[in-house]
Amino acid sequence: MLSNYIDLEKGILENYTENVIRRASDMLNFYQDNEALEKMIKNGNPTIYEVYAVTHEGGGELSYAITILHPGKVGNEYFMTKGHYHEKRDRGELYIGLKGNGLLLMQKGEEIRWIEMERGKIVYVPPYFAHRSINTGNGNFVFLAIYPGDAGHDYGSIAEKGFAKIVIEENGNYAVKDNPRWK
Ligand SMILES: O=P(O)(O)OC[C@H]1O[C@H](O)[C@H](O)[C@@H](O)[C@@H]1O
Ligand SMILES: [Fe+2]
Repeated sequence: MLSNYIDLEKGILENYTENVIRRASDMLNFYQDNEALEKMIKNGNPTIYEVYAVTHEGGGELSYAITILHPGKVGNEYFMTKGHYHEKRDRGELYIGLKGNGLLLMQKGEEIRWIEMERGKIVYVPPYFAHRSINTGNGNFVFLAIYPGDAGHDYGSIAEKGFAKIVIEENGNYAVKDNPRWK
């Protein structure tokens, strides 16, 4: 498919080839406060985020995805994506903010960075960096990501240890803190 449309107001991608809905129950152990997560699962198991992608899996090809990250918190930790490394570690990615406010957390070994995202902002995720998005706003945080078709998703080490930093709400603002479970 050579062309497509996205509804920029709602963040809805037409003609997607793959989609994933991640609910609270798909995020077990990703947040600090497991009790708060369990409670949330019992009280309706809300959607944390939705991904709509057009994929082209060959080397040299490009895939793209819209992520709609809903607003909310588990305990004091903002809703976030699982986060991943690329299976092929030397593949980068481009993120373009479409709606709402968030952070893009990137980590390579001990090196960790976070960049604020908003509509119109472009962020480059260089090769070798794991990446996770966090919704620090009150509405949906929507972004477009473009990545090599053969990049692949590696969730393993992030699912086990998380990132070195967590993003929590503190006095009405976001704060980036050391992850007590790191290492
Ligand atoms: O895959 P997650 O870490 O849950 O992140 C959600 C999604 O974010 C971006 O849209 C990436 O381009 C997708 O490849 C990824 O699936
Ligand atoms: Fe990625």
